[in-house]
Amino acid sequence: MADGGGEPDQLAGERATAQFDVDGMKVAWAGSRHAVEVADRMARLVASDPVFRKDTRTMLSRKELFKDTLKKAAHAWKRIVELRLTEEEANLLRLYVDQPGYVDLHWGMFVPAIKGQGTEEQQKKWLPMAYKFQIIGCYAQTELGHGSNVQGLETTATFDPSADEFVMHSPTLTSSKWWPGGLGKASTHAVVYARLITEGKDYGIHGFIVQLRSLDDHSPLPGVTLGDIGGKFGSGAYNSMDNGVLRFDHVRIPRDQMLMRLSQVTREGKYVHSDVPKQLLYGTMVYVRQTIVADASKALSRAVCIAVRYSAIRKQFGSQDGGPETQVLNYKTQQSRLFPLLASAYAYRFVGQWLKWLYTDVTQKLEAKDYSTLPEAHACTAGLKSVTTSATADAIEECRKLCGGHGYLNSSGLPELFAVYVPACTYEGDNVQVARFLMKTVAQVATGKQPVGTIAYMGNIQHLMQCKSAVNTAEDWLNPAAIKEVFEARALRMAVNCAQNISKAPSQEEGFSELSPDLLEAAVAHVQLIIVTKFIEKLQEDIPGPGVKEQLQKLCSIYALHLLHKHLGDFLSTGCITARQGALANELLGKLYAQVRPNAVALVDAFDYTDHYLGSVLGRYDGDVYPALYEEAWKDPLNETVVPDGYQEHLRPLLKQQLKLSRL
Ligand SMILES: CCCCCCCCCCCCCCCCCCCCCC(=O)SCCNC(=O)CCNC(=O)[C@H](O)C(C)(C)COP(=O)(O)OP(=O)(O)OC[C@H]1O[C@@H](n2cnc3c(N)ncnc32)[C@H](O)[C@@H]1OP(=O)(O)O
Ligand SMILES: Cc1cc2nc3c(=O)[nH]c(=O)nc-3n(C[C@H](O)[C@H](O)[C@H](O)COP(=O)(O)OP(=O)(O)OC[C@H]3O[C@@H](n4cnc5c(N)ncnc54)[C@H](O)[C@@H]3O)c2cc1C
Repeated sequence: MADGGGEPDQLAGERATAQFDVDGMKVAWAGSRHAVEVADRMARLVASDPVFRKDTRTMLSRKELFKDTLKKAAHAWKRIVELRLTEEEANLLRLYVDQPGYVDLHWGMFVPAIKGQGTEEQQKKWLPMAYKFQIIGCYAQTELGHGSNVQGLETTATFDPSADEFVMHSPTLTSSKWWPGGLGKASTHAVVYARLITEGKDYGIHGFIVQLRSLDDHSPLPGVTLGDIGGKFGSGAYNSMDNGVLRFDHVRIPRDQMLMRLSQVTREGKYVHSDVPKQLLYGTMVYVRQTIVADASKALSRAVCIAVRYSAIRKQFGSQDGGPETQVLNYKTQQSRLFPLLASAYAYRFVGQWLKWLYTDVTQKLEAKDYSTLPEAHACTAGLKSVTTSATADAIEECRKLCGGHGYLNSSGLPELFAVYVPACTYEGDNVQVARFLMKTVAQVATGKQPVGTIAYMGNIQHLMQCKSAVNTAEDWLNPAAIKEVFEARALRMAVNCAQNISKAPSQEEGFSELSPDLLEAAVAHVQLIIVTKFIEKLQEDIPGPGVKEQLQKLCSIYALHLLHKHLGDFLSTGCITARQGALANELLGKLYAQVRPNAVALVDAFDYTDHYLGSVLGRYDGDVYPALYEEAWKDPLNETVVPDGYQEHLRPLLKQQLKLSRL
């Protein structure tokens, strides 16, 4: 999809060497032909609308940026209503607008919290208003003093039976809500997480719908203190979001604004817990974590698209006899740093698609009161969220380095992409909850219970604890079964080692605490196995289009083998492979990079990104990088005047003084 102007396509030669059908790859990437068509339509709609321009975003002040975000959000909503867009289309429109704002928390957390934790009656009351934007909501959980430790939150909701109301209060400075997106300036309402106190007893954290601002003039309601928490990392970037602070001074809300699907407080103040597991309180986080995994592939593929296209354009050094200079993409080092990231973008895309399926499946089961798959869904979403976000943040920075000096310019798009992406590593938790789940599974396997789903491989414990890889030549690593076996063996052996060491500790809790770094590594091994497995399973599907499956097979091998190379210590120390087999994997990687090289530009074209969405002069579809870089520089506010502001006050006196000194 090109919208880069009428320049000759400098990447045409690269595109001509592709050995596969790019349209077929677009379908594999998007998930279906329909998904390609909708994404294409929404991307063009956004790119052609002047309100959605973002090329000067990094030069705006915080206030201007925030106002611009309000404008874009209101305009997006207007277009959604006018064009009667479906939910799928609206989500894509939001993606391509590419500017974080209050709408993300409204749709991504406020609405899902009410859906997941509200009773039918509460949903009927609040959701229609939220769907029409008659109210704007956010998700107010984290406080100044506690983020990861949700049970440590201090805000209180004390039931007053005489008035049939809860009293919301912030008893300490550290109980101030701190970070919620959309809270600072935009939201009229919030789902607030607070300690429920009734009949003098603290029942722990529960969700409450609280109105914060007047629906007439947007001023904070009595007893409510509200504000923005201040500027954040990077120019532009996440500063479009009004992450906020909130304090309550004995603010009263009706009893029926406690979200009561999980537990209720009766008119008399009795606390009643229903048969729904209490962990459903964390359900909104499970939902949003699966969207964050899907977003990882989007951010990573953008960075990779920029770096691949620019590496094909950029030339440095030439042959000794004065022949043409070398495209930096032809350097083996560039390939060995870039192609694993290209492969990771595809890997995260497919695991994200699978995770969406898993989430939908769990949701359907929950509706039928089947809670059996909830722990696995929690472990998968938390684990995949943690692993994919940190790898993606590292990868964006790597892509910036791969673009040399020009990658450091805002106009490359990479600094802002990094700054806007990097909080994804922090929000929604950076801990890998999957470790506890793994330890439980190991214990269950020891009692003969057969695990299912993503941990089914642990049931094959007899084989996996003692197997030796049969790989004998580099090409043997092309066999998915060979790869799967060593990833399974590594993950299982690391988990079993942890379990054995924990059992030697004085108590399980002490063991967990002492071994937490090892547990984290075991969790990462398990999550990487899931990503590798889902990529392999994707390749077992019917994938139409000449050459498409073959390219994906190469990318799958690259993804798995680069992980093997990177974590060779794990594979060797657990005895899953020999040093020679590790060397063979590396040998094959080099061959695979050479095979991917002629397809690299076409593989990033398959992401189907407009120049508007990429927002990068280096990643332009037409490859016409240098005129664009040159032109972009002149747009900087510093270039509005030839002689800079400040010359008269600060430069001229200095220069004149130097002149006087030199005459002495
Ligand atoms: C323009 C118009 C357009 C309209 C169009 C539409 C446009 C639409 C656009 C919208 C697109 C959307 C975009 C979104 C953007 C995202 C932005 C994100 C912003 C970020 C939001 C946030 O940042 S929001 C705060 C997140 N804050 C955390 O993330 C805390 C982490 N902290 C933990 O997560 C703790 O760690 C934790 C587990 C609580 C400890 O819980 P705890 O104290 O109870 O402790 P334990 O660990 O003991 O857990 C006890 C047992 O519960 C088990 N369990 C734990 N959690 C479980 C769970 N979830 N499900 C099941 N089971 C669970 C566990 O496995 C144990 O199980 P067992 O007992 O069997 O072992
Ligand atoms: C941009 C952004 C947007 C956000 N949006 C929202 C929002 O809309 N709503 C909302 O409620 N919150 C929001 N948050 C808050 C976010 O969810 C928290 O920042 C996050 O959960 C981490 O909590 P924390 O900041 O308290 O870090 P801490 O928990 O203090 O973590 C600090 C360090 O300690 C480590 N650590 C903590 N506990 C443990 C442990 N048990 N074992 C080992 N290490 C540990 C962490 O890994 C980390 O390295 C947002 C945050 C950001 C940055």
